Amino acid sequence: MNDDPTGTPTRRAALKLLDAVLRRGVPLEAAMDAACGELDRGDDRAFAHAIAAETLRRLPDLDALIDTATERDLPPDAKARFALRIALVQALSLNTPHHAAISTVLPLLDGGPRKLVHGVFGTLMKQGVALPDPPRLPEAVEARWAASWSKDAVEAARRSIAAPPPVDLTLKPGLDTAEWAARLEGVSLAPGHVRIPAGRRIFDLDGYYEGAWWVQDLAATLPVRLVGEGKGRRALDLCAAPGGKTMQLAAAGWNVTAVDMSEPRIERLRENLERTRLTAEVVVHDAETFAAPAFDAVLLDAPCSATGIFRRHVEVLYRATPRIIADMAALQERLIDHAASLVAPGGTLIYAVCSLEADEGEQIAKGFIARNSTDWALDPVAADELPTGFVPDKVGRVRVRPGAIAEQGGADGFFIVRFRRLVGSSRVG
Ligand SMILES: C[S@@+](CC[C@H](N)C(=O)[O-])C[C@H]1O[C@@H](n2cnc3c(N)ncnc32)[C@H](O)[C@@H]1O
Repeated sequence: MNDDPTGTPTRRAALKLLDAVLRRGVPLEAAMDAACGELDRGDDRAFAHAIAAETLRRLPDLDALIDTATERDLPPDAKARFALRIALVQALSLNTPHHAAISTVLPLLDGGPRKLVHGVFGTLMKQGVALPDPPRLPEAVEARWAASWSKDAVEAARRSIAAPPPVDLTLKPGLDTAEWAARLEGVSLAPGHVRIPAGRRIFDLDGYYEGAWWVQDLAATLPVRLVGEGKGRRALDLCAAPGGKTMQLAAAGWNVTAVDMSEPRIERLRENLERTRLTAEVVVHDAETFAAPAFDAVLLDAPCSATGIFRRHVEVLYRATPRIIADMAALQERLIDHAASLVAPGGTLIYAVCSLEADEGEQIAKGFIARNSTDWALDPVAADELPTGFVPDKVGRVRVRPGAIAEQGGADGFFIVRFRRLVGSSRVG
């Protein structure tokens, strides 16, 4: 290891990160500690992360280039393909000089693969290849989204990963939106919202330590915008951590119970409440079995494939296999039925997912009403309940697709539906 040329340990860490994400389905951030154990310096770790993240963003385009220059098919999980992706992404997207891009990667390989990688890289560099703009998404995702949404949505999704997305902040209530937009040098697209350009250091921004705002994509604020003012009534935030929606509910005057089964994520929720000086009862529990007296409103922000956040975490597009989507949909179906059993007659149930898969959104909503039509009704969302640029679908559900508010910097993919429990309904669960 000590004989490694300078820069090779960083590339080895990048390779480990890609292996964890693509072969083992581990989220990129979660893979960092294990993959970067050899790296002492923060900037080396940051560079390993940057190489891996950029490789993931460019994977279909990098693989297409590799395939044009190899005579025999290189399996997707071959180490030589991983090494080539890392060398190419540096040369073509990260401005690493060509000789450094390849010389730091070759020590990761032995024998035949080393020759192959050297040869393919040299051929492509001689050809003066470039990566296309905008990047392509994985073929299976493009096919699925074209079928569910449209070819235009796929094109918009490609464009939305061409550059890092802006960052949205939700302001604590009582703060003047225009004043804070100016203080943070951002723009506001809705009351209580400020959008700032990508790349600013969050902890350094005005108001962070005072808890004046929290980071939350504008699309992620929509579910709570549709619950209305709490006026001291009781709301349950089911699957609540790290607490973006819990804070919104508390800020809107709800008496909130926040439930999540993940201890580390609940810890972040507690820290967020402390920083913003907002309050909620916090419970670590499995949402499938959580029991309490019925609530006026229940928000289920269900665990999902998370394909809606692909602009920031492009690896979700590789992790969200059809199997994962089907498993998530089965869990969501159980969770929505249990969440419904915790709503008082006349009360509201909001179901939300940051997924761009109809099986986790529209199909869950349809199935819920089909199973519960005597006790529950869809409560259609009106256009004027949503910030400018977002529109309900024709039955009053909210589907935020790629391309929504594109001119203003876009939004995460989301699905939100609101149901009302009929007064006089007696069925529980
Ligand atoms: C989409 S995230 C929630 C985001 C959160 N609502 C917010 O706005 O910050 C889904 C959450 O569901 C939690 N979760 C997954 N399965 C669960 C279960 N069976 N019971 C409780 N929480 C669960 C995860 O720990 C994760 O925090």
